[in-house]
Amino acid sequence: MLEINFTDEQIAILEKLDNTIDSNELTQWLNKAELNSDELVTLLSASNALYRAGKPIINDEQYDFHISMLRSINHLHPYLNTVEPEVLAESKTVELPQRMLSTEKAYSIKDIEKWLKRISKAAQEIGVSEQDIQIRVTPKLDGYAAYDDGETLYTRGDGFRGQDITRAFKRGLKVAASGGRGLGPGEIVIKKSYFDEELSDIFENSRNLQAAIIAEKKVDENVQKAINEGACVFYPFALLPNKTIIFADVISNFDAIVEEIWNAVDFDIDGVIFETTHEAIKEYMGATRRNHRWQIAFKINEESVEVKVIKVTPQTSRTGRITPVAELVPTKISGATISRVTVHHYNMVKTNGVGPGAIVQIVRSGLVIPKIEKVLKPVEVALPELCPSCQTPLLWESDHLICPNKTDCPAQTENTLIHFFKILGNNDGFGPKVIEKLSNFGMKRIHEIYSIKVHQFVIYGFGDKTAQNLSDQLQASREIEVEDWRFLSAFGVSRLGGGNCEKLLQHHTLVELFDLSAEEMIKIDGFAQVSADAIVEGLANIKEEFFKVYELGFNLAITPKESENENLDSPIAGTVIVFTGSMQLGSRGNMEKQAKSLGAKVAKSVTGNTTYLVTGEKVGETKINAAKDKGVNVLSEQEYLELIG
Ligand SMILES: NC(=O)c1ccc[n+]([C@@H]2O[C@H](COP(=O)([O-])OP(=O)(O)OC[C@H]3O[C@@H](n4cnc5c(N)ncnc54)[C@H](O)[C@@H]3O)[C@@H](O)[C@H]2O)c1
Ligand SMILES: [Zn+2]
Repeated sequence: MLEINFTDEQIAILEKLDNTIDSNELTQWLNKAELNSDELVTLLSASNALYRAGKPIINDEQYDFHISMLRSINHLHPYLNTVEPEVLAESKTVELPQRMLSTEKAYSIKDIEKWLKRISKAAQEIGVSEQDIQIRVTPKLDGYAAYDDGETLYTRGDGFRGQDITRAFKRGLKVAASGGRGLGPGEIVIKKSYFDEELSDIFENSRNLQAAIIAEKKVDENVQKAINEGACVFYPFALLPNKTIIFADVISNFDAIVEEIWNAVDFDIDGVIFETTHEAIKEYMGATRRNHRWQIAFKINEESVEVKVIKVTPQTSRTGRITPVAELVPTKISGATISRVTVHHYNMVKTNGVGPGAIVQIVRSGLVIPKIEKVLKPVEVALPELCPSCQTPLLWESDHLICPNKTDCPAQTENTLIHFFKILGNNDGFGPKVIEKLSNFGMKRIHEIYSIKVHQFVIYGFGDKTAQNLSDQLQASREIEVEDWRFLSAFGVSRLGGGNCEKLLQHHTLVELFDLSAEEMIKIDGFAQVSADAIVEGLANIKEEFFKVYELGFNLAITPKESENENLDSPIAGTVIVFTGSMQLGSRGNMEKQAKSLGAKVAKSVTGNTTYLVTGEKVGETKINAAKDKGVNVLSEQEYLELIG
């Protein structure tokens, strides 16, 4: 059984993608032998979104495996004919000067041999002799793909149209272009040695930093420092160290070539690219919608190492669970040095003997967070008795040790505050550092933060400008609309992530929920006794604080009631709608909101349950036909607007 513990951040990303995607369902699917194409596509889209955000749940091999499953069910499936989007496709796109595609993957030398055969066959067909074919080998950078035509810097987008991110080169960020401007395709990357030394304590991996550079005008000060110091650059593929060899030598020297190129740059890489340089062959072989046929990426799977545990440090999380963190003798794996890894829970520490001196096997593949695969040499362990943050005696709750001091444990109150502002998501500034500072001045509750005045922020050591900004942000967080389910989930009650909050709010108002009994809750589809009991208890625990915050007046968008939806006098009530392409008559986000308020369910990918596919501009024929095949009504934006009147 593949266990995935979704973090709050991952759940928030899933919800942004499609709030009908459920993390429990994803875990089940990953463990099911057979999935239908709808399930596969949902799984793939969700994994892709998490991967692009730097928080992958599965490794590349698993992802590619599910791709191959989808291919075996329906090799014409539209998902296989697109390049997985790198950035959320909300903003405007522009045509790319040149197509930027994904790559075909090879996981074994056999796959490479097959690819070489195809090259050789193509060569034969156009009368090129094998001796004249050369193969160029380069490291496959694992950054963020972009294209620089000298004037504009583009994201890869869907491979045909990308986003203009030229501002990354300009005032503000000022990312340097290695080797100068106008060198074509490349990637935004961060030097590995720099990341390990300067950033690895702050960030899990470099992908989310690269994503921030692409998506935001202003980045974290540590990232800006990396840019200023030239550690974070746009690196064109044309300048990559490479090896160009004759066709016949690829297989005979394979391991040596891969090793040399794999270690040729000080950037994260996730493979080695093989491509023919013969222009006539390239032209003849061409490309699918997804990848060039004359190019292939060789990837290596999971790496594992044996490491000695120095000690296991307890850390108190937001919910009071004590997370065991194993501090390790620093060891290199997949190009990164790891010095700590979290263990699932203290029962695992106890039963598997993870303590000082234990030898564990760690695996890591690509950017997936390293994990303990096996305990090779267990030791006797002494379990912590007191909460490391508040010294309250710990209790067992199933597999976990927990700190029962919900109201005053500094670790719990601090993490709860951080969680609140992060999930609310309509404000900036209340990140871990600021919250830590405020906690040190005794702030424990959300409503207390809201009572801080500008001059008090100054007293707490913030500069005049920051103090004003923090105060403005608090104001903004109440003024900018946020869904009521998101607001509730920001309080961080266990089992009340966004998905469950929305389900509950489809039946009851926010205020009513606090008077709901477990019996009433289990009448709602999706709530079993155990979770209902936990939710009722969790709500009772936050009730007082919740209303103090609620009464501050937030701009909440009310979740439509399911019963209203059914009876709702709207032509789309009860239907399932997918919006795709770039919308011309309004932003996609607004259209989705409107559809929801008219009682429709909005989904991200077309399935057998979809009622309407509403298409903006630039939607491929294949996508439309696939939807029609499933019996989905395909509407243009105009037709849709007429439908809803
Ligand atoms: N683990 C996950 O959950 C997950 C999710 C989505 C995708 N993925 C991985 O990503 C792959 C698809 O992603 P993708 O399409 O972004 O990337 P890709 O692996 O197909 O690679 C294509 C990209 O490689 C880049 N590249 C880097 N170095 C290069 C070089 N030397 N020469 C030419 N191109 C070079 C190009 O920018 C190109 O856009 C999947 O097959 C999977 O392995 C994993
Ligand atoms: Zn505690």
